[in-house]
Amino acid sequence: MTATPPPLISFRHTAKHFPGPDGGFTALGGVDLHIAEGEFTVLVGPSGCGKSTLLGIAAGLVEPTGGEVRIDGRPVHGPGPDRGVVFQQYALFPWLTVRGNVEFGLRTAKVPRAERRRRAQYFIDLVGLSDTADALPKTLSGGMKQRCAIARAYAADPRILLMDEPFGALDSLTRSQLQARLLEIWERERRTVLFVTHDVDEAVYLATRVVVMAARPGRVHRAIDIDLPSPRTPAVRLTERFTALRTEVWRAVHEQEPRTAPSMDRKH
Ligand SMILES: Nc1ncnc2c1ncn2[C@@H]1O[C@H](COP(=O)(O)OP(=O)(O)OP(=O)(O)O)[C@@H](O)[C@H]1O
Repeated sequence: MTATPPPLISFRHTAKHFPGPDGGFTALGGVDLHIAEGEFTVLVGPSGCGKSTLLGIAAGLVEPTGGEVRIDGRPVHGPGPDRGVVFQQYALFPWLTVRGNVEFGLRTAKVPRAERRRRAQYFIDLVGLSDTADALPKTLSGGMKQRCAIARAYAADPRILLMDEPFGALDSLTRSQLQARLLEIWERERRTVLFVTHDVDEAVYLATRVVVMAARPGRVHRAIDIDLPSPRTPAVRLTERFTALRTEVWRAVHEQEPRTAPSMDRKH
């Protein structure tokens, strides 16, 4: 009998209360979530349910006020090279070229020049930016900037990629192209990914497991395994299984809405 490997990321009763007038606001009421190495976990849920806060806690950018998160058994108390982060508006260094941006983490980690070049080039090629490796960010489209941000995160060789709506600001065609590219990279590299999105279709297409969160306070509502074939191609979206899973996730997101919800966008 083989023993189940311990989870790489473990949220245990993870809570976050933001102090403020009128008692403040409890963004996360106690999240229990365990993520195995190599999984692609996508968090979805109504606006304000704490997806970004949970990701920020895993990144070590937000300190929980209750419970904890452990990476490989060790409690997280700050950012670390084991975790790469990609945000919706990723601030590339404007004075560095694509190559300079992708090499940045390797330079900080004092990786020797030849190895740095080789690793950066590998990920620049993988995200399809070979022709613009010497361009500055201001000359790139939004999709190209995000590809650069993804290459930069991967090149630093983290065990975990934390992505907060990385394609949220892109048009739908660019978005679906980048989803396919990200899946290809994930299939090759098998890094553990924790990804936040509002988009149910994107969640089902990318994930090995979709975690649906509920709000007020933020918590895990349901976890749904995505048993689509691997490797996935964009055509999987046309299958009955994809449609069934998308319906299941959509229902899980919407069944928890209060009937009198004033607006999906309201934060408090
Ligand atoms: N620094 C802060 N101070 C006070 N409240 C905060 C702070 N950061 C987040 N919140 C509140 O915590 C709740 C969760 O926010 P969070 O951004 O994690 O939600 P989300 O699910 O990612 O939302 P969205 O889908 O709209 O991006 C929200 O109600 C938000 O207003």
